[in-house]
Amino acid sequence: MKARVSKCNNIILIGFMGTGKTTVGKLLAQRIGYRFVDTDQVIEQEVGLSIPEIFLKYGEQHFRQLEKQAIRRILTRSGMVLATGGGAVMDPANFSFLKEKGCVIALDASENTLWERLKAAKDRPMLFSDNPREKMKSLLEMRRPVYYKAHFVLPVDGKSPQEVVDDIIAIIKPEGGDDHTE
Ligand SMILES: Nc1ncnc2c1ncn2[C@@H]1O[C@H](COP(=O)(O)OP(=O)(O)O)[C@@H](O)[C@H]1O
Ligand SMILES: O=C(O)C1=C[C@@H](OP(=O)(O)O)[C@@H](O)[C@H](O)C1
Ligand SMILES: [Mg+2]
Repeated sequence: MKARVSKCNNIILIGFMGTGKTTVGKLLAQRIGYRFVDTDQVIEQEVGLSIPEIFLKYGEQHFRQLEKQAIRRILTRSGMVLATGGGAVMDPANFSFLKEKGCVIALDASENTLWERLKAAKDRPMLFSDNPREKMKSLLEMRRPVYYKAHFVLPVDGKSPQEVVDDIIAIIKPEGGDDHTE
């Protein structure tokens, strides 16, 4: 019988923009042989527009509806690493659905780390503002307590993406360490 990769049917990454959900999720999926899915990429393919274009053309509320539908459609299977968008779990129904469907891991980074990663980004419409740094700070203050309701919270400051993957594997592997990724 094949060794179980993990006690988690699905591994679901949540956290603020720039914490590395997309980057780490891809690497993690490769390492453990799970399928990688990113809610933003699914939405972009479905609509045929980039995330900033969707915000511009249809507005945030419409994006949130697409995100909610995408999450429910994606999580009908297991064996998946799912990277969510940073706003997905602000909807409590989304958050409880995700917690039912897999192990929810919040990547957690300091404001300074996030700003270093996001200050040059042109693809985060939630930060389009005269003062993106302030916008980031206030969103982060509002959202962080929600992220902390994940099954696990993983600090990522000062860690490479591969180190974050190692930490996640340590969190999710089955009791007794029966993990065929090593
Ligand atoms: N552990 C890390 N160390 C350094 N840079 C990182 C790390 N994780 C992600 N990044 C960089 O930060 C930016 C945002 O990463 P991304 O994976 O898109 O985050 P998210 O999906 O959470 O918004 C990208 O430029 C990515 O290369
Ligand atoms: O935090 C948010 O509200 C958003 C985060 C983005 O995803 P990342 O967290 O992967 O950047 C993307 O879903 C959209 O721009 C909205
Ligand atoms: Mg992402």
